[in-house]
Amino acid sequence: QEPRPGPRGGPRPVDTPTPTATTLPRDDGEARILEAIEQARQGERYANVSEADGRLLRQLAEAINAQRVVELGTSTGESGLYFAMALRKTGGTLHTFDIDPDRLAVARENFRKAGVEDLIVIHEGDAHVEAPKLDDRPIDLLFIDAEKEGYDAYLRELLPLVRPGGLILAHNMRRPNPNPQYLDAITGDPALDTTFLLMEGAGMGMTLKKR
Ligand SMILES: C[S@@+](CC[C@H](N)C(=O)[O-])C[C@H]1O[C@@H](n2cnc3c(N)ncnc32)[C@H](O)[C@@H]1O
Repeated sequence: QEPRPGPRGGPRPVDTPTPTATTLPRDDGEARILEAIEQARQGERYANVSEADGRLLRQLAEAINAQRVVELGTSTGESGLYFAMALRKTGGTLHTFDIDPDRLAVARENFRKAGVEDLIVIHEGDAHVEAPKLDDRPIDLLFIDAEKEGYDAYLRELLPLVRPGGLILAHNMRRPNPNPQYLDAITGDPALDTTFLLMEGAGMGMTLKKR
């Protein structure tokens, strides 16, 4: 069969494979965190972010020089380890929330192994109750990755604390099914601007709180 002609009748461009990249450690501290992530990934997984999602979290947190990152859904701490790679450079802190004490015990151990426990404050309990108790210092980056039904409520509860120019990242915008009220909230508000990233995987919503 003849190949179909490309645009303007010329030859069709050949699809090239999607390039891939990985994080190369720049110093011993980063190597130690990457090693802890690698070890955690060998064990049982608890709905943790993929490597690509985790690298995006680190890149965005470091790029905006985040001082305060708030994470809803610590699980065993893999996403927290990616944030830690950024925060050891920005001088910031991660406040991470989870309701499950067993997962938090594993997260604590992972943070200790990575040598980043001083960068992370763990809050145990229902994040709808605990996160609004944070003092009113501005949040540079809010990462929503707890129960999917709660996403829109988390946004209502914490958006006032996100600084203008700050980011709200939301995991699982493709699978499992995203919360429709959350999607409406981040795409229907003129004060926000949203892009969906890494949608070939679980999918990440990146929302800017406009200045
Ligand atoms: C998808 S996992 C988080 C994965 C983690 N961010 C990572 O990538 O390593 C979701 C977590 O949300 C927690 N969770 C569910 N409902 C919660 C609630 N109401 N408050 C706090 N945590 C909750 C669960 O215990 C679970 O560990």
